[in-house]
Amino acid sequence: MTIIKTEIPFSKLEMLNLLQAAVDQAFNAVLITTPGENGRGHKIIYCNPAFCKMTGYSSQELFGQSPGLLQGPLTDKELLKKLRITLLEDKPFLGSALNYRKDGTIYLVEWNISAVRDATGEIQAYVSVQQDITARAEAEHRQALLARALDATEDAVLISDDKAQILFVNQAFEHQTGYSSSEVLGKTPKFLQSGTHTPTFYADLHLALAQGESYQSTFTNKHKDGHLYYAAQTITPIKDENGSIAHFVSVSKDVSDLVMRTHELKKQAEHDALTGLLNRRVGERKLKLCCKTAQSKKQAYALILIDIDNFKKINDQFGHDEGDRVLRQCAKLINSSVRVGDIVTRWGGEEFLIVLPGCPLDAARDLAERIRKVVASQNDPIVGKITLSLGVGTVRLSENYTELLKRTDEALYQAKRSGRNKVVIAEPVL
Ligand SMILES: Nc1nc2c(ncn2[C@@H]2O[C@H](COP(=O)(O)OP(=O)(O)OP(=O)(O)O)[C@@H](O)[C@H]2O)c(=O)[nH]1
Repeated sequence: MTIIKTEIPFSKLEMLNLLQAAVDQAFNAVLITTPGENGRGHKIIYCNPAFCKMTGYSSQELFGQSPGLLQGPLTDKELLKKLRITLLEDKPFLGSALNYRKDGTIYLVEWNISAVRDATGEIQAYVSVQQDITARAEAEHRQALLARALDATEDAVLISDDKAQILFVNQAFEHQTGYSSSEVLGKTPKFLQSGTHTPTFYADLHLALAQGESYQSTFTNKHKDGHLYYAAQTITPIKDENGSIAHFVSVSKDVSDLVMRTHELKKQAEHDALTGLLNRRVGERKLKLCCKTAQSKKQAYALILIDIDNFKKINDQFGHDEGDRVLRQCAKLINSSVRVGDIVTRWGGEEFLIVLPGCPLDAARDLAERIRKVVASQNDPIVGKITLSLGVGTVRLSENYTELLKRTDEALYQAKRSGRNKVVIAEPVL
């Protein structure tokens, strides 16, 4: 059974000694002064070693002196007045002020001053527990400055812990994403995901960060109002003193305008302005690529070369604008007849090329026939019946795409020569 001792195990003298030792060894600086008169004339009667360490004075130098010894031009006079009034009002005082060490250097000190009374209630002394808070104040000032600087920057800044839980976002982040700081703190940035990135994108991101490297990419993010935007983003892991990743900092810039413009320019550079189909330059590139892939995988591919019949007559009879409309109409019908993965190009004036990766001859011929029929079946309200001539070619073993193109063009020529509105297969097929 445990016996709890309720008696104080020390005599009064022992207790006094213990208190003296406690104050002498206290971490905080302790100063005791005489009560003074009308809040003035206090004299130092005790200071502990922590106080001497803080001020640079020895206790002998301080005994009998006024605490004003530690004050100087930068000490807030108003605060000293407030201190005197507070003590005269019989209240404890808590405040901080700039004080001067023996060597003249300045420090910021926090005071906790209260009266010590005897049994009759008369003030015997004042005890001041003090702490040098210079470093803390500087750190707080630095932190506040950094927060202001981060808020002043135009880039969105997000700081998270190692679990990606958000600890800080700046004003630019709020502006960019539409979310306020209070809505996102403690969450992970998942709410920004647009669902447009592949799992590989995230795998690369996580791998780079886990290896302690920065990851830089253009993210497609989702704004709070639901619209998608592009953010050029750099995520950097921040390590602690032990070398472990403790935080992530993400800095991003909304580059939607730039990305849209680039997309638009790319589209313009790759597509024919009249029909919206790929232009010949891109068509050739894709044909080359298809040929290369087919050769390496030993796969078939086919070409259909299409030419509108008697197009010059349409232009001559109905005007160039009507000719343009017919071109657009044919392009639309051709484009809507092909499968996903087939490549339709405006190959020339009134000529179109379809590249059919992995397509055998029968299927290519059937498609050409379908296209011929669908165009021929239209009776245009202005120009009447429009027909197409089509050449179909399928690649021979180890044949280059230029040779196949030449044979397909000859087939098209045959279709024209044999009366138009026809599909002709390129010969010979081995
Ligand atoms: N409206 C319009 N006409 C174009 C465009 N590009 C080429 N052409 C015209 O298309 C016509 C093609 O004429 P030809 O090569 O003689 O061929 P065709 O009249 O279709 O005769 P066949 O091919 O033998 O059936 C030319 O008059 C070109 O000026 C275009 O973008 N818009």
